[in-house]
Amino acid sequence: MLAIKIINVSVRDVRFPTSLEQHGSDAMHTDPDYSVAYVVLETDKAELKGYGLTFTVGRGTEIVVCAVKALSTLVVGKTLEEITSDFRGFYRLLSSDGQMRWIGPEKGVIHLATAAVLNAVWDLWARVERKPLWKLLVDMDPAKLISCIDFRYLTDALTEQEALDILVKGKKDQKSREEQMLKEGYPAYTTSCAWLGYTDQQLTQLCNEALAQGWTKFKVKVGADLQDDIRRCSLIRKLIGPNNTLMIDANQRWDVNEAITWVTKLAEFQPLWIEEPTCPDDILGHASISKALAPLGIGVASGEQCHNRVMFKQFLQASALQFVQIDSCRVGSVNENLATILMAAKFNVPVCPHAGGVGLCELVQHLILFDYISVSASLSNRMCEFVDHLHEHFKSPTVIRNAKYIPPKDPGFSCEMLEESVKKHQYPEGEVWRAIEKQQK
Ligand SMILES: C[C@H](O)[C@@H](O)CC(=O)C(=O)O
Ligand SMILES: [Mg+2]
Repeated sequence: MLAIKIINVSVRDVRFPTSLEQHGSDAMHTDPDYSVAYVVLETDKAELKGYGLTFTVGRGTEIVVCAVKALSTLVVGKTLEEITSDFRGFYRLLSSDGQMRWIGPEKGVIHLATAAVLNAVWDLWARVERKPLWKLLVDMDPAKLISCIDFRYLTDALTEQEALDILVKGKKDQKSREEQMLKEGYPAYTTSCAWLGYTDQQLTQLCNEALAQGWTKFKVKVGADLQDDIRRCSLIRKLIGPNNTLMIDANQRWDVNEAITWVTKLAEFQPLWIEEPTCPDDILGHASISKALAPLGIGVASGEQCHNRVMFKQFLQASALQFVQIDSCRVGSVNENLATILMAAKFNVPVCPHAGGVGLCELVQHLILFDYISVSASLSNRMCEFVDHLHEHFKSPTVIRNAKYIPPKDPGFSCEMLEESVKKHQYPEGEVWRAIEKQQK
């Protein structure tokens, strides 16, 4: 079955007009239209396809689509066997192409495109093995998993042998953790109640609904106006009570000292973490913020815009974050996220993935299940983000029960979209966008 050949890569620009209702708004992205570059790998077995995507926002999507087209020449003609027998080599082929790497390397648009393509390859592999991706990873021999990771630039922090040792150790009691996940699910928190553009009335209503559904951990957007933040954090803390968990997210709005002063003023609301307090590239800045906020019991979380494994390495080496927020589409897919998960395990820092957007929850649930079952074996200070938007457009949408992700059962990486949804939301020709254009005229 692995002999199947990829004969075509199609990519489409699919956008959802979420900005109309301020869903997803934060201190830096005030009008996000949640979007994806949606990739389908066609194979020489007509019934077998690989589906992948990367999350983007609005107008940026067409640039990512262009980058996927550029990468597709490296993929067409390859068999799944060729790719998976040397996945590290294939990762390098995509990320280190002699001409295209100049516009990265391993960062920005080209890396988002790499994520979309590799996500589709992993989806195809899991479908061929007739397993959901998390199960493919959990069942995989540790040495094979290691062979998928590019350790270049990492070995001063994590060697292949150390990574292998972590995975071998993770095999102990793996079966019982898998059974626990299938029965109980993986703990989640919600960001859906408190986007920055929501009114206090909306926030109150959504928060009460979430509490009634069993949610106990909530994230609120901050960073644009201190008095607004104090009012909103006070409101949400009153609604959820002293024992539930609150996190705050500034989406890179502040300078380093400003972040420390601002968050100190919000400390009375007892946030567990401040997320993306400053520029996502400023590792030493995050370290200063972490040091200053530690006495207040507030950690720093980051990762949704962390370019690659090398930056995660430095964040960990510099004790610059206390929560690692892997993202299934920002970096080079499962291959690179495996490296980050293993580094986080070595540095003993919890992984709490970024999700939301379009499809990010569907994808990242597989990675966090793998982290718990095969690597960290711990739920302490760990949870996965959940955002309740746009799941209806997926063939195998996330299942949440009692504020927990229930492990997906369908084969693949859960990123196949409904063709009807793709057609309707394709930009600019889909009927949803044509109707908006007509209204605006
Ligand atoms: C623009 C996105 O909605 C962003 O605000 C998401 C985010 O920061 C998060 O979910 O965390
Ligand atoms: Mg965030």
